[in-house]
Amino acid sequence: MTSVSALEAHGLAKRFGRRRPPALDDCSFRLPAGRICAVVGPNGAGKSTLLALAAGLLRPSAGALRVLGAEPAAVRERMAYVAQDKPLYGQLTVAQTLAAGAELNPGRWDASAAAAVVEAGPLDPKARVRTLSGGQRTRLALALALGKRPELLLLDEPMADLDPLARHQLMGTLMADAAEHGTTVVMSSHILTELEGACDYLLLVAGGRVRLGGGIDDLLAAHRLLTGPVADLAPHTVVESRTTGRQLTALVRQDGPVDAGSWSTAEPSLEELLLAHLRAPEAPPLLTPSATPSSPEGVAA
Ligand SMILES: Nc1ncnc2c1ncn2[C@@H]1O[C@H](COP(=O)(O)OP(=O)(O)OP(=O)(O)O)[C@@H](O)[C@H]1O
Repeated sequence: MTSVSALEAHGLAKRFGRRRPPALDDCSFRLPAGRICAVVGPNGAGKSTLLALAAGLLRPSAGALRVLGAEPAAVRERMAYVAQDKPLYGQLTVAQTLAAGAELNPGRWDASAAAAVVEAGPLDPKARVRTLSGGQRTRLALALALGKRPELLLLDEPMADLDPLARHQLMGTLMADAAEHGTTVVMSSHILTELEGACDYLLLVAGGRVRLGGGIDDLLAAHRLLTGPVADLAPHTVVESRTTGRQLTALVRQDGPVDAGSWSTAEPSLEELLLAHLRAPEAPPLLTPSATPSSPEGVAA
């Protein structure tokens, strides 16, 4: 495996108190640099915890998470993190907030990238942050993040409070910017349509574990939707199966040929893949080769 890792986790765990179940438990995965990665999973799955660990705002309870080949705290300047609550200074104006971004990131600040996000709102440069709506604050937080010209952009449910048009426009800006600069983006979201088309990599987190990890095309290609008569599905790995009368519909990881005479097979859509895994959290996990971390001793940058 030669490509550089943006994230590499080995046995990563995070507990918030001894009596509570771990928010993350024994997570091992890899995210190659330059990918646009969706982090999906049910409420309370551990997505925000994972992003905060990557941002260096939390420390692991066990295991390790390398970010851009280093400890998260050592690479803070090279990444930007937009948290769910978008902390900003309410008494500053939009223009003062951007000026502060420039001052805090000497030598890195990309004023035109930040200005493009703000102007597309448009946000009034003289408006105080405390007077902005939730969606306008999101826009300003994203402008600060892009202005930092990060190698890694961590976004925790970035689009949740944006109207559909603003969401579409900002996603377009983000993706174009990431493609131009080769930025790795890690974005948690519950809005599957927001991810489809924008993301090329996926981490599905459920119950504090990584259930699926890999390039979206590779993950889709590793699964088949089978429809046919009720039958034993061995040797395929069954993620989820449902019977209606004598008809069986199943999402499987194909192992060997499928009897094309009695079964119709199709590649699942991203939504079908995700929904089946969310409905069947006990399905065996799958990491594609690119999402499989190297041995802890051989962690490359
Ligand atoms: N600061 C904290 N103190 C105590 N427990 C926490 C804290 N932060 C998160 N947790 C717990 O860790 C678990 C994972 O939470 P997390 O916020 O990472 O989930 P999530 O996948 O981001 O959820 P959502 O989709 O609802 O945003 C939850 O059970 C949550 O209650």
